[in-house]
Amino acid sequence: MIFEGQAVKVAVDDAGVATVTLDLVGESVNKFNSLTLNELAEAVNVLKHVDDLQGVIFASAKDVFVVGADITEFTTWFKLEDDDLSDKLRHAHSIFNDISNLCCPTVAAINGIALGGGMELVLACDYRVMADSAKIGLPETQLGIYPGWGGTVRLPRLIGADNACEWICGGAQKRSEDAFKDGAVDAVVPAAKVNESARHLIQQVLDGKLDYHARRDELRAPMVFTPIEKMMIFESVRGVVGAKAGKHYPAPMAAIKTIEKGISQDMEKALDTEIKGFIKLAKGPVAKSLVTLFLSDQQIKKTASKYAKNATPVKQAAVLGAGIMGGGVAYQSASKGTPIIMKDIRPEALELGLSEANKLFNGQVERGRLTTAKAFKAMNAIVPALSYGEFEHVDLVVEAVVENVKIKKSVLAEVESKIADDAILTSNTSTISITELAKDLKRPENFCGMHFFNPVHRMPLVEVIRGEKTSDAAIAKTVAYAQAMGKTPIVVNDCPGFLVNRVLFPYFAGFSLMMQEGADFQVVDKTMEKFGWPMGPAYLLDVVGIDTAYHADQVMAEGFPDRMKHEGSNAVDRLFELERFGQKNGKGFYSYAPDRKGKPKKIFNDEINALLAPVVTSQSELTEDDIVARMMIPLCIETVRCLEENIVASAAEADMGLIYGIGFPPYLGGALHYLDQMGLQAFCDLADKYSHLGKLYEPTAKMRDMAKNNNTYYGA
Ligand SMILES: NC(=O)c1ccc[n+]([C@@H]2O[C@H](COP(=O)([O-])OP(=O)(O)OC[C@H]3O[C@@H](n4cnc5c(N)ncnc54)[C@H](O)[C@@H]3O)[C@@H](O)[C@H]2O)c1
Repeated sequence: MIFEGQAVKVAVDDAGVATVTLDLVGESVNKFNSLTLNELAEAVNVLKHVDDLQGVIFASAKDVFVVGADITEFTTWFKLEDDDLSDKLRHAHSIFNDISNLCCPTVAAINGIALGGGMELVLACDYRVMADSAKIGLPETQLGIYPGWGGTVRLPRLIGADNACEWICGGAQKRSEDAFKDGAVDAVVPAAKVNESARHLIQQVLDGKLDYHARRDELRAPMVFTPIEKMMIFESVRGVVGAKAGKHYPAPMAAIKTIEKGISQDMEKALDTEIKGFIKLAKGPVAKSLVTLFLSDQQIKKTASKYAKNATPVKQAAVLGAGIMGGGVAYQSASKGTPIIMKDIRPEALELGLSEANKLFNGQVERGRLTTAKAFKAMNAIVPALSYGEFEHVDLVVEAVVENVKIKKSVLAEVESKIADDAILTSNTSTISITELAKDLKRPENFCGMHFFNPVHRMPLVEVIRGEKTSDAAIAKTVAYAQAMGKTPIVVNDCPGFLVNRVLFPYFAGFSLMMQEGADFQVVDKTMEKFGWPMGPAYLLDVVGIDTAYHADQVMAEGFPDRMKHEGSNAVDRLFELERFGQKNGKGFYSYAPDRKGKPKKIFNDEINALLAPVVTSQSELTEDDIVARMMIPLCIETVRCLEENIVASAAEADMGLIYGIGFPPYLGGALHYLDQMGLQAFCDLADKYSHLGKLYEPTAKMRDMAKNNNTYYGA
């Protein structure tokens, strides 16, 4: 051993071939934290002074190669002054440059995942051997930045500018066959053969069969394009990427600009270009939001695992109701391997639930994600039922019948008498208090909320709601089941609407108030979509269901009369009265007709304005800024209330709940992160401009205190 650190070790064999092994102590994966980077620098320095070195292999002792830079260190990095951040990046560049300048051939033996900084190390080597099971890529744009350790310079030189733009802007993890096809790796072998194959490549160089000098020269030189070629490549890439990324996510377009400039520069200048663009992104608000979200996601997953630690897994589940939600729960459970009984009182509902699940399984087969045999097995794991026959063997039940307190209470009491004493009973209610629903149960300790989002197979969030009498064991089992279904559970305390709907309904209330002032809902939708929401509020209400929203609104008004009760009839009440229930019956704010694929397509129909006319009580001129403020202020204040009242335990959980549950724009990082970035004082000043609209627009006393003291929800 010629170097032995805590993350990097170097040994040289009798033939003079060194192996640099990455093996970060105390961690299950290798990542480029400061320790690893510094040790790699030392190791390379040692290698520079080895006499008669014949070749160097970069390998990993773990299942992964390197998962990337240590994102927990990003926040500190991004806070550095520009010059200091530039020095840090230059330091990393100097290490990778040293590797690519070593006096002998170098090979990366990619046994497992190599992403971000790990991929940039791979790119600094002369050759790359990849395990057939491994994946490689540069996912930095997903965090609002782009590769900063030479990736934007080396990748285009290796695989061509157009491919590199696709790899970097898309941020995908590439499978070995795609990586080989694009020329990113020289060989693909089984994982167990990666090191041996890397050694073989070095032997080929030593035998004069491969010329690594020629390869280095080629990859260092500026790339040669005619202006027309360059224009054709970059104009088309810009068109595709720009349309996909949208104006709120600047990193992909910045990456294209850097690549375009860098390919015509020599290596040193191109690396400088990369640094300049990187600093601009790293210092911007979007990188801050997206990095915070990444860290929050890790935090909530860890928290969930703690909750579920002592739970025995759910082996057999059941769902009551085969409607939109019940059918979705059954599909998701079966597709992730937990068999489930789906009970309804109407045979036609069961048929519909099964056929919807079947459609989803077929889609998976068509996309090559599932074999026909596996889809068939999963489909058979959904057992339709009209009676409680097998319920005594069930570990957990999800109740997903209509949103009506009386019906829910009676169904819950009935099913409780059919299941084992230790079975867990949960409700997928959207708004009704769990403590209230538990009132007539014999074992309220075994009952909690398990709130899925629509469509269940797509939306990552499950709110697990703790009622007054819910036991830790019930929470543990429900969290474990949500995880087994591939979902991200967040445990919240009980109140009407819990976290997500409690925050969503004030947002809808903001919309209804504007409708009363004569706003055009199409303009409001377009404005909010431009602001970053996946759909505007009118369209969202149609998707949720006007009837569902109407009933939920009543529960919310009863729970929080001081701010959620409204006088007179609003737009949702009016549509409910007209039985325009939204997408489900083809008419709501918009009308719906099936498109070529049979999915409901939204159509604007003039008649709606006349139908909504009775709810308009005044006429206001609303600018885009007014619309955004009037929608966002009530949502943000209600999120703060949920945190202040301990409905949700942390800012990270609140923000992730909104992002995973209702598609809050990720570039803003969630409601509380948005408040931090705007500054609480600026937010309170803005809210005060709209104080005439009522209590939903009134910041809490604690918010004002925090604003005075310059406090934030995420700390410094
Ligand atoms: N639709 C959404 O977007 C959404 C999102 C989250 C939560 N939820 C909640 O999920 C629940 C179900 O909503 P949905 O949209 O699936 O409703 P839905 O009307 O599509 O389905 C309800 C189903 O329950 C069945 N049912 C009624 N009484 C029953 C009983 N005693 N036993 C078994 N089945 C019975 C009905 O036949 C129907 O098939 C509600 O509490 C709702 O608030 C809905």
